[in-house]
Amino acid sequence: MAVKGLGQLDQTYDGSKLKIGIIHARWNRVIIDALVKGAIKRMMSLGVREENIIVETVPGSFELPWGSKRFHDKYQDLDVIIPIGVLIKGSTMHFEYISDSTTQALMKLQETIQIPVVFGLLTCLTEEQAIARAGLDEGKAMHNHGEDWGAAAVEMASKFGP
Ligand SMILES: O=Nc1c(NC[C@H](O)[C@H](O)[C@H](O)CO)[nH]c(=O)[nH]c1=O
Repeated sequence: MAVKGLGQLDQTYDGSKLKIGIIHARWNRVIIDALVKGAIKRMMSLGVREENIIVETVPGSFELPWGSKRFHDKYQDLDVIIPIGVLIKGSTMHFEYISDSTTQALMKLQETIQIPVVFGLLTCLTEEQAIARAGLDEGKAMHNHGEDWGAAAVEMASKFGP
């Protein structure tokens, strides 16, 4: 039995009328791409149409809050936004400053744009942690957190969307 992640949702959702924005950083791209794929796969399994999933990118995680704000300004009819980034701790404090500032900004962004913002930022101490959370650790846990973010997006947009 899968013990990690969000698991089954609390009810059945019809995602067919939802318009969902994914904005992702391009740092650690192999991991990012797996997370984005997982989110899209789970959202489509909940009825979201592929043509209603808009994908945009920014250079790095630090650009996610502003990029998400402008993304919402550009696509006024989004029901929810999933910013996705992968931060991996290096030998400096860069990781801590980006992780905290970006997290706080994404949380506050919901009040500004008045639609749910799903927290799709992986803040990992090692590359192995990031690989595992993108479901890329062959033969091990293989739990892709992107799938949880896709499910959370459908639930939040359905229950608490604009
Ligand atoms: O440094 N590590 C990372 C990183 N740095 C770049 C930063 O987000 C930003 O793009 C630049 O500072 C320019 O503003 N961005 C990530 O998404 N993951 C990392 O692991």
